Amino acid sequence: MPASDHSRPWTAPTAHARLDARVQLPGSKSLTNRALLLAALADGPSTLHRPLRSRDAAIMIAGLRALGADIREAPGDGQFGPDLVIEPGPITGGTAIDCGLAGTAMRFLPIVAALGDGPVAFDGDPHARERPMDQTIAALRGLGVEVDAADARLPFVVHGAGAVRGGELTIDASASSQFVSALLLTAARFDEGLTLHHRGARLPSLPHIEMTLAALRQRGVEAHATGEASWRVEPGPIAPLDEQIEPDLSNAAPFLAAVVAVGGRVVLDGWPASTTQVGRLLPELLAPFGATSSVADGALTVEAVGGAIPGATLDMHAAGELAPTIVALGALASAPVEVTGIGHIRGHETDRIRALVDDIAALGGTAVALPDGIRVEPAPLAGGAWRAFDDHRIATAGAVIGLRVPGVEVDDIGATAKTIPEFPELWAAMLA
Ligand SMILES: O=C(O)C1=C[C@@H](OP(=O)(O)O)[C@@H](O)[C@H](O)C1
Ligand SMILES: C=C(OP(=O)(O)O)C(=O)O
Repeated sequence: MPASDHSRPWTAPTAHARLDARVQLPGSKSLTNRALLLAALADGPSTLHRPLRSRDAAIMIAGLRALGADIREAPGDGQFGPDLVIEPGPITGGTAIDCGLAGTAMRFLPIVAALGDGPVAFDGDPHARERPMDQTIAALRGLGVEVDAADARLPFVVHGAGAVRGGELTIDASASSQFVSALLLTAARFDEGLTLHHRGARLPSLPHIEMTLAALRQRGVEAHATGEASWRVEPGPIAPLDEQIEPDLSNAAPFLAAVVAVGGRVVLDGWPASTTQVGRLLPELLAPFGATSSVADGALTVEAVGGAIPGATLDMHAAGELAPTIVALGALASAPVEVTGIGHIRGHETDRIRALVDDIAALGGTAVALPDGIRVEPAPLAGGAWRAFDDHRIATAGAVIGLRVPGVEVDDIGATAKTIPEFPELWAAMLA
């Protein structure tokens, strides 16, 4: 799946009535891409039910196929497309992988490639070449794997030698939890497993690391935290697993934020009784803005009265991928909204802090970049251009603001193809 074309500006629909909608969302990116990778490393075939079908998932599938896995479609329950059956094969080199803009692919797949028996060339979209990759390259070298890299970013070539010994390694995951998850995901296939330590200024997105550990344990791998920033994965087989992928709770963020923006209620089907997804924090993140949430019969209901949106100060270091949505609410709020703990989102699909500051300014608002976050001041907004910068979450942040501000023109709603290609249709259905 190519990057979206940039030829389709999208006028964000304005809400004319309080919401009363039921929403079903496609599968989780983070769960789908972990399940695909672990299935490709397992010792038997796995089936994924309701996997995400999006650009990031397609990139992971293509990458794993290039490394030797057989991945094919099988009839599913029809709601969000076919199931996927993954037959692992020996990891092969002598190939090239296009990571697009998928952080999971560019951080996870090079570690898998190290198990292979030849060179694997990695590259991605132009902006992918700006995303932090230094810890992937340093970790591989620290594990004795040769990497050809002009600097500490894409593109680079991993020269697998057929096996990785593993042992003990220290990295600095301040820029992304994905550096940790990547190593843990493949470590059961290292001869000695891996004891991994993080030493650095901060550790973002800890829930995603916990998701990684849980995904490993579900497949019979001994994997656990040994301290606040240390983990151990024992060497051993990875069991195949038939797994139903949960809906993407991070992509629930704009739909639930819409309730705060407009008032009314949204019922989100498929809310898991327990989950490792960081989107489980949405009820508490939206509460300061006046949203109340309840769970019944496997669905989350979020309700709000609408009207003035209060200000809030939130530390979102654990949930940086939800920050653009919260900042969008901040742009609509009647008092300042400050989100901190998210300096690392400057290295996401785009520099998200800069993108939000610039986009909010283009609508007449005021947002200020902080060293590790962003502060939005109350201001009347007017319609105008909202640039997506190839970033699904910046695109959907524009949609949230457009609910209350007529004439917000998202330049590239196709950016949502990264994790939720159905976004424009699902958004329209919520408002219908
Ligand atoms: O492991 C994962 O699936 C992810 C980890 C997080 O990355 P960062 O720690 O780089 O924020 C998150 O933001 C990203 O969307 C998905
Ligand atoms: C940061 C994100 O993606 P990626 O997996 O590309 O890092 C995201 O989805 O918000």
